[in-house]
Amino acid sequence: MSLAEDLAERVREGEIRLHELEDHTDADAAATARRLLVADESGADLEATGAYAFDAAVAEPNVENMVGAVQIPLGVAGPVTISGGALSGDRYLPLATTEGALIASVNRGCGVLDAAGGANARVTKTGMTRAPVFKTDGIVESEALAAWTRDNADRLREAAESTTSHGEVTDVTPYVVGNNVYLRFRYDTKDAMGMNMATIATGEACELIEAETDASLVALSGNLCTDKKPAAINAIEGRGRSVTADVTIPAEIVEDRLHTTPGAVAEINTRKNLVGSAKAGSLGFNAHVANVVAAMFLATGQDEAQVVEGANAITTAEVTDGGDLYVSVSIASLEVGTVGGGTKLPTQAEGLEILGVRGGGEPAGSNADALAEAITVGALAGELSLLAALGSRHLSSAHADLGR
Ligand SMILES: CC(C)(COP(=O)([O-])OP(=O)([O-])OC[C@H]1O[C@@H](n2cnc3c(N)ncnc32)[C@H](O)[C@@H]1OP(=O)([O-])[O-])[C@@H](O)C(=O)NCCC(=O)NCCSC(=O)C[C@@](C)(O)CC(=O)[O-]
Ligand SMILES: NC(=O)C1=CN([C@@H]2O[C@H](COP(=O)(O)OP(=O)(O)OC[C@H]3O[C@@H](n4cnc5c(N)ncnc54)[C@H](OP(=O)(O)O)[C@@H]3O)[C@@H](O)[C@H]2O)C=CC1
Repeated sequence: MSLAEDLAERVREGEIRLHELEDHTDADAAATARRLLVADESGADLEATGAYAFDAAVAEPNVENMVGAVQIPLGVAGPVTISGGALSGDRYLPLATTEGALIASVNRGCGVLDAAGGANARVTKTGMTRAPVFKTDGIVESEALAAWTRDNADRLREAAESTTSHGEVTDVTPYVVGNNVYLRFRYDTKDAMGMNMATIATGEACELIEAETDASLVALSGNLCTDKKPAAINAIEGRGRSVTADVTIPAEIVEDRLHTTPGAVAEINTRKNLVGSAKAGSLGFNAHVANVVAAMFLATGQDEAQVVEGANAITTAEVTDGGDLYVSVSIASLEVGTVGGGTKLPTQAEGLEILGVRGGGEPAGSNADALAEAITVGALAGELSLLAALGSRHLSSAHADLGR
């Protein structure tokens, strides 16, 4: 009997708990034992799941009860020329996806951006948020807590920043609803996406509030943050990075390479992305920004649940006075990091290396800004290509040819 079989047997007999296997062997053998158990009980063949290309120990901070890894095909679009505030030059964009035709589309968009001289990109606002909820005795105490927060901003900042050498509190805004007070802390988290950093720092500030006021903390996250849920506050106020990419494309390039006209792209954008989205009550006034955000998040080790916020994007398109096509994509809440979370995993770190943004930037925060700009330029390429495919009526044929 192999070590893994022996461990699997001990789990079956109740001697060891499934999540304690790493206490008895190394991380790879523990994953093997778990695979044996799951394969046995489900009848699934987990050979492919077990054929992963890194030491399981590397993933210990990222996953519990590990049995293996899911492999998602990785492709590249580009290279595309980016003139950003933090990222300048030609870059291949790494995209992990199972949607055929997506990378072809982004690739076509990148080619068009390049033919137009490249895309501009800028981060216009930065700040990861955490909003604990406090319970008070009523509006008199709620107002007093809001006032205390404003009067003690420096002490709150000092408490929060005592937990991190990188994070900086940039704002604490109180929101009052009856006997509930939500304090929306905003942090500059530099190159980290910052959710752990902001949560730990806010926890420290909450201890000060409870020690000094009558309010009691109900939950460290009161959903006004808002993390991993669709929310207007993120679309309006921003969360993570607010980023815009834009380009002006000469009319002949639109006609030659996208088989449509600037006027048709602008009209589709208005009727589909603006009016259609408004009628649907959507927060996303775009065509498929989530496609590029999700594929680049997977490729670079971002928290995939935050694609929800990454879809808070508005695409604009208009015909210029000279008859050319101006297109922009503004993502309000793109939550990205180049340190921490899944960014250290080997293939994800390579994804960051393709963009030249692995690890901490110099100055701190510049690598995460650069990643945000690259993703937004990818989204711009994708919007352009899909809007054009709708204009030339190529969407269904493209997916019939490439996506099945
Ligand atoms: C498929 C194309 C690009 C063909 O477009 P085309 O212009 O007919 O193709 P082409 O053969 O002339 O090639 C043009 C360029 O496309 C790229 N390209 C072309 N083929 C490939 C390939 N195999 N691999 C990589 N790149 C490819 C490549 O850049 C190429 O330039 P080249 O390098 O040859 O000079 C076009 O029809 C297209 O972009 N269609 C739109 C597809 C799309 O955007 N799908 C996105 C997903 S749809 C979805 O998920 C969301 C949705 C639709 O439900 C949201 C909504 O409601 O709107
Ligand atoms: N806790 C929660 O509620 C939630 C957690 N998550 C998870 O949180 C993780 C991401 O949290 P995050 O805080 O980004 O990452 P980590 O928890 O991995 O922490 C990253 C740390 O890296 C250090 N660091 C080193 N160099 C830099 C640099 N250049 N810029 C910024 N920080 C640097 C900082 O340490 P120091 O602070 O000491 O300076 C920072 O706190 C993901 O795994 C995500 O899935 C997601 C949603 C909610």
